[in-house]
Amino acid sequence: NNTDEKEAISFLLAYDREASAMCNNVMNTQWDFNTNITEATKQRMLETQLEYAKFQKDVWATATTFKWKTFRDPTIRRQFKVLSVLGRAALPEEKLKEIQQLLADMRDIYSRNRVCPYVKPPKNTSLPIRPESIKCNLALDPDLTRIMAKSKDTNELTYMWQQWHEETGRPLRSKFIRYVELSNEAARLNGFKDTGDQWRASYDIEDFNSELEELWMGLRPLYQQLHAYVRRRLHFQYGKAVPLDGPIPAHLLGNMWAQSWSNLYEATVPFPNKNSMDVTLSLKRQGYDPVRMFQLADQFFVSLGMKSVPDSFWTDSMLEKPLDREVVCHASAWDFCNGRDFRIKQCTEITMEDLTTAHHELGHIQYYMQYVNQPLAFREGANPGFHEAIGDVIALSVSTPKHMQQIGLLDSATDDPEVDINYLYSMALDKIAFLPFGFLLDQWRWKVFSGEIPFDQMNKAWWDLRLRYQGVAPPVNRSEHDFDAGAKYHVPANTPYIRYFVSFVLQFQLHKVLCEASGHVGPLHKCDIYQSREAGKLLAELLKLGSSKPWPDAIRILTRGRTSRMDPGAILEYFEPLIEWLKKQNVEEKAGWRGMNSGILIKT
Ligand SMILES: O=C(CCC(O)(O)[C@H](Cc1ccccc1)NC(=O)c1ccccc1)N[C@@H](Cc1ccccc1)C(=O)O
Ligand SMILES: [Zn+2]
Repeated sequence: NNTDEKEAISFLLAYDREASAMCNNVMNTQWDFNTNITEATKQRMLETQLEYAKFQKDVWATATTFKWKTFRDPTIRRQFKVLSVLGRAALPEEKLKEIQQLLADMRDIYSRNRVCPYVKPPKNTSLPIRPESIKCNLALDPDLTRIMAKSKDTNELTYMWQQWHEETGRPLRSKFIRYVELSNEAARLNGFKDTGDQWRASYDIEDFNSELEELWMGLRPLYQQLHAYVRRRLHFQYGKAVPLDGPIPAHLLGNMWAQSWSNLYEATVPFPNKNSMDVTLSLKRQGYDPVRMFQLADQFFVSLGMKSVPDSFWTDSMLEKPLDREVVCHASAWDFCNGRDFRIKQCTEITMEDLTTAHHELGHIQYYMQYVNQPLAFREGANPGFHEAIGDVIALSVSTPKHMQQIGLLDSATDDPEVDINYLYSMALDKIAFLPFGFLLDQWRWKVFSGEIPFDQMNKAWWDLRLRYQGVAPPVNRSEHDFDAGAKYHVPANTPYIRYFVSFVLQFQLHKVLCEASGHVGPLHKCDIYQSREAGKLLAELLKLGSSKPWPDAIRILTRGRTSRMDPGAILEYFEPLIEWLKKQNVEEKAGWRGMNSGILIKT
């Protein structure tokens, strides 16, 4: 066991060079598969992933010969700590091949799934006939997304919801089960109890679960107020389909997973006679195309004195859904590990929702560009929630009526308390509605990894959690033949999800700190840090760290020592005026729903 720290440093430098080259190779073949799904691009990707795994195994074998825990330099120790976790490459070759094939196949099934359009049954019959001429080629992106957002026909909404959940979830169920077994085997080979244990380790918090539960309990009252108000409005619209003391049917919330309710804005806005917040119309009227939407986001970072994307970003990204091939439409931001190639893949529609996503994705790119000089081992977010928060923080400034008016997407931003409530309400339909979903998805997945949820009770457990935390219920009966969690991208994509719950708390903390740095005075929800070099300097300082410091240190730097933990105070402060208003509206409501505290999970 090598105690030579100088030799260890040259080992790390050699690793950085070689790993960057290998990583670039893998990213290119993964990009080719994600932007052109064929058997050939799938095989090519699997080959390079296998090569990379072999390389990682060699590196791991050498790295673990060093007595790195005794090294003096904390940065060297921290790099070795990262290299000492091998991940999936710890599996024997046959099982490694199997799990990588499963992941590629699940991504393929999810992305290429197509469903049939809803056909209204003719007047006097009940069975919807299926004319042969109808082509069943509706895709989640953009077709089903648009229908779930716009349709007012509850039969069509039920049909599309059921089609997507069954055509996607069912074929994935058996593959997901086998992936869980193999993933847990790899986790145990890395010294973890199971995959959930390995994923939670990224947050380096002793009892992460109880910290999350505490955060949720602090935010649940906000969600209950919004849920009660929206439920009342939907009850007006749909009648007894929406009971006033129960869960809301999941297909009526404007989104396939009921995770964001912003498409309900027009139908439920508190003061409808005030000017609309929905800038989708302006985007279309002003001839915005995807490139211009991303330029808007890039310009915001430049206005802060931060980095602009390289020219290659505009030539090599995929900012629209191509017509001639199958792609993975779910948005993502890519770092090609060579310090200059950064891309986004997004099937961008001209909507406010996709403008927000564009900012979210560019936040990832800005992080990549800021920590470019860190060693490869530290080119991550301070924790995964940080990486998800950056773009959303910028979007908090961009979406203010004042900023929207400044860039010509809103005609006026009058200083009127009712406009204020409308604005806060539109933000709550995204940010507060999301909280329980962001919280529950990995509560479910960690329990599947640990075996607390047996494979033959996955769907019941999913809907217990959806009822308990989100207060939503499926529009039609479910069984264990269904695999409804699999109908959400991140489950077949093996992408952790608690990072978004963490991000939704963190982004308001960041927003508050940057607003103070920009000299903002007044309510937090009116802050726009546009063109503030002070805010930009502070944010860049955070991003340059990558994951080189424990994330509580990053928060301490950001808040100039005020705190080092996730703190829901900022999101509560931001929405305070709305919550007061909602409480008055809900005074006769029974906030909450049957099953809110029950739905106790199956104890095996
Ligand atoms: O999934 C996303 C956006 C995609 C992404 O940017 O988070 C993307 C997801 C992904 C795709 C492929 C492989 C892994 C993860 N993440 C990244 O592109 C990414 C992740 C980590 C570091 C850098 C980039 N948002 C979540 C949650 C969310 C976030 C913000 C607003 C609304 C909703 C969702 O849609 O349910
Ligand atoms: Zn993201």
